[in-house]
Amino acid sequence: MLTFPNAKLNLGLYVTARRPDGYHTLESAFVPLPWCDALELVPAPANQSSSLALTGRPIPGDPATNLCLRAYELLKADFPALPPVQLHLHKIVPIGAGLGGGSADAAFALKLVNSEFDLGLSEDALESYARRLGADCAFFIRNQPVLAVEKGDVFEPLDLNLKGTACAVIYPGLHISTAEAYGRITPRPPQHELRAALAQPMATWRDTVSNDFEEALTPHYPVLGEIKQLLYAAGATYASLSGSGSAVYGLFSGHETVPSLSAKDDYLLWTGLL
Ligand SMILES: C[C@@](CO)(OP(=O)(O)O)[C@H](O)COP(=O)(O)OP(=O)(O)OC[C@H]1O[C@@H](n2ccc(N)nc2=O)[C@H](O)[C@@H]1O
Ligand SMILES: Nc1ncnc2c1ncn2[C@@H]1O[C@H](COP(=O)(O)OP(=O)(O)O)[C@@H](O)[C@H]1O
Repeated sequence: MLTFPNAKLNLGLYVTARRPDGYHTLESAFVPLPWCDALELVPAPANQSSSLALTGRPIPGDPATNLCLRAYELLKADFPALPPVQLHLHKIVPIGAGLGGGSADAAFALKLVNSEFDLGLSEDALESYARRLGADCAFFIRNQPVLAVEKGDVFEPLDLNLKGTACAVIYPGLHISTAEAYGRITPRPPQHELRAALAQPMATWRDTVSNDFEEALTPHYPVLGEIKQLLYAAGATYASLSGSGSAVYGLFSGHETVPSLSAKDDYLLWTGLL
């Protein structure tokens, strides 16, 4: 069975408090971004152990700790009769980009195992497993626009339809670890009421929808500000850092395609429709 784990974008992100467990409370809109990896699962012979083949973009860290295998092992602990599996991940979405690529792989691995072996787990149950693998992992179970609160793992419905909006995402090749990014933040109340701001026309978002990581990280990584300016100069209606970076995206309201961009050759560029 083959699936295509997609990335996500954050529309606005406010880090509002530090929690006793060391995590942070946040408020952010998550929307699916159709920039995808490919993840395949094939049952393995019973006498073999589970394995993960990796191709495409290199992933830092020991493959044994890859989130795809950790997702399988989490389910195996509760369903000991699960046969071993051969997983193959072809990595395309950049890592440490604020696009949630690793979390998506983990969530899609949970969904794959559930479907392939008819475990009968509901979406609520899959979300509970996903929360144990990463804060934003549960988003990718239902994979619909939501307002994320608490650790970014509790979701409220959000009436936001960006389907068909032209979008450009630029990744400058800078791996910013999520933990480092949170370490640079001083929590504070939201600058605007996010749900109300997103209900207004996209042209107003430039003044009302912001990402706290952008303010905290841009002084250390000026390239983030340069890319945002490049997107606005190309006609973006709204541009922002996604998550904890370093990918910066632009949304082009009313455009059927993204205008040509003069991004540097060594930047990674994705363009398409949401
Ligand atoms: C910042 C966000 C915004 O959508 O996305 P990314 O930029 O990573 O895509 C998320 O909060 C990232 O969630 P996720 O990447 O799943 O985080 P985890 O793996 O659970 O945690 C990595 C580290 O980030 C910090 N962390 C994460 C989530 C949170 N609400 N508070 C935190 O302080 C902790 O230091 C934690 O050890
Ligand atoms: N399948 C995976 N894809 C990407 N990263 C993974 C994966 N499994 C584990 N990781 C680890 O998760 C870290 C960040 O993952 P990712 O979700 O891509 O970050 P971000 O959301 O900040 O872009 C990486 O440093 C990597 O070591």
